[in-house]
Amino acid sequence: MTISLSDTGKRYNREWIFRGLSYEFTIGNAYAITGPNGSGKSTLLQVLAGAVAHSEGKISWTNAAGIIDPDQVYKQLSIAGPYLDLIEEMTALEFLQFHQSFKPFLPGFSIDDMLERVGLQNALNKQIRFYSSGMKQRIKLIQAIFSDTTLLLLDEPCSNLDASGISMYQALMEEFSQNRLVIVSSNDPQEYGFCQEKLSILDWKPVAKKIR
Ligand SMILES: Nc1ncnc2c1ncn2[C@@H]1O[C@H](COP(=O)(O)OP(=O)(O)OP(=O)(O)O)[C@@H](O)[C@H]1O
Repeated sequence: MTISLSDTGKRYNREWIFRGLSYEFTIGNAYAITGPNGSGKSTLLQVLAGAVAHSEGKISWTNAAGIIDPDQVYKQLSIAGPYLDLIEEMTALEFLQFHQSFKPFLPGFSIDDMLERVGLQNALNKQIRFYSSGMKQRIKLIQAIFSDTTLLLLDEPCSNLDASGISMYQALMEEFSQNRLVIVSSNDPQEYGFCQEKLSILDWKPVAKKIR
């Protein structure tokens, strides 16, 4: 998978969030998108997911079979972010089984294995609404990381995690970021330390440039 951006820009109303971004994200690499609060990291991540439309320039997704139809990109990716909710009426087991029914997990891993990797093996039959914020974040992470997808997008992956949760995340990334295209939106080196490439969204932010 390669994501190619050519002079790509995104604006909300009169404000350019980023502009003139030409870049290639390629499989086998992990990228960090950094920048201060409100600078547009999440917006760029969602443009890369095909979930938010860009405003100018081009974006394309390519795999070994050729160009991927933008409407089909979602099938190749998994994402964890603060704006993506869990189904809180379900137990963790029900939620992960439901997810698996339309997006399979990596072969060879059961839901028990996945929950064990983040220390939730004893909470699999508890409704997610009774989970703590850190427990919910662990479910979001395993849902994304264990999905059998090429493109893995993580927005603030260690939100609400304690030190042991952060260690678990780092160990998971060590193991499951190989042979994938991983993009992390974050300001925290603990979340993106494993990334080979680091981009600052500020490099593509027009200063005081408004649409006329
Ligand atoms: N749907 C939207 N409509 C209008 N403006 C939006 C929308 N989504 C985001 N914005 C604006 O775009 C800018 C960038 O927001 P974004 O959430 O991408 O930043 P961020 O760098 O991820 O921030 P943080 O580090 O706080 O999570 C902000 O000014 C935000 O208010």
